[in-house]
Amino acid sequence: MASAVSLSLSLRIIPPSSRTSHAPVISHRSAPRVPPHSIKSIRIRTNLKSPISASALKSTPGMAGEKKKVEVFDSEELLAVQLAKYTAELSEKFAKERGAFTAVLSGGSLINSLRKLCEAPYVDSVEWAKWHVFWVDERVVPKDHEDSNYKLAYDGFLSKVPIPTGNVYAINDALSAEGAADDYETCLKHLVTNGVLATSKTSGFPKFDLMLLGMGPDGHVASLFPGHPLVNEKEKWVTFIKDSPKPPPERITFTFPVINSSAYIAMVVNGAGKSGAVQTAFGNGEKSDTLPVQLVSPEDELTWFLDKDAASKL
Ligand SMILES: O=C(O)[C@H](O)[C@@H](O)[C@H](O)[C@H](O)COP(=O)(O)O
Repeated sequence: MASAVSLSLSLRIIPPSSRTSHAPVISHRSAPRVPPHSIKSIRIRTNLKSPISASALKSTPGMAGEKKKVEVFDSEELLAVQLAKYTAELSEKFAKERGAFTAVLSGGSLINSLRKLCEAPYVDSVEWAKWHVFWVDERVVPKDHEDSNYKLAYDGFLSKVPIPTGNVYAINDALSAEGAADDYETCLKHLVTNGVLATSKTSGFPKFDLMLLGMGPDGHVASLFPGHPLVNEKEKWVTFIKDSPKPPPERITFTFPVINSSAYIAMVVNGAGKSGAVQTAFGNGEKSDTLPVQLVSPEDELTWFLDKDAASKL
């Protein structure tokens, strides 16, 4: 993996005690002062001539503060390599610690970026039998429909690794949007009762081990869109939308209390079309209303995986 890394830059020295298994020691160049509620570390895995400057990262309103890391890659290929390593290491950690690994997928380009997990060494070394797979959002369409996030994930990832079928929690596509959201929430409650799914001691909401999220060019995550009232949902675990600005219009989605009760979140963003939202997310854009992505704040750690185009405005 790291063979392609030509530069590692840390904005802040991470004390050994706070390093996690998936945060290898990184070399440190000048350590500019950064505000306490800013990014923990940034690694640039790239040949970029102009690495991200400290000033670009000064303010991160509403984000995960000390628990936030940013990795910038010269190519989507390098990003995919590191994302597989990161995911496999968390899978190992949680399989060892709690005998299960609860992984949440989004739709979109994320699935393609998971492709390295289907290759050596991970296809053989990961304890796939311990995986339980969920969707942060799903379109209310049949599971064999082109718009189905289940179909996308099945074709690009799940059909290529030996996760037990019973551990893959797709929506009930025979129900209405409202019914499917209720049904999915009930399913999660059963999994909390039988211990597959942990509970956050802080929030009381389910605590997924890892959420692998994409972001839209408008800064949406899951099916939580800018300016939509669902962004403010505080009680429900899973809700529904019938007027999604991104087609198709009917979807179910996890709410922010559930998203932010997760242990780890990987925010995986590629392409210049998202550079504006990334810039805003890092507090460097024009003043505007808070984007949904700015509200993402998991309990343990948020890691951004950006390709250089997505990071181009930082
Ligand atoms: O069902 C969906 O539409 C997704 O879950 C959605 O939240 C997606 O992750 C982002 O829109 C990013 O999608 P892209 O990576 O394809 O732009």
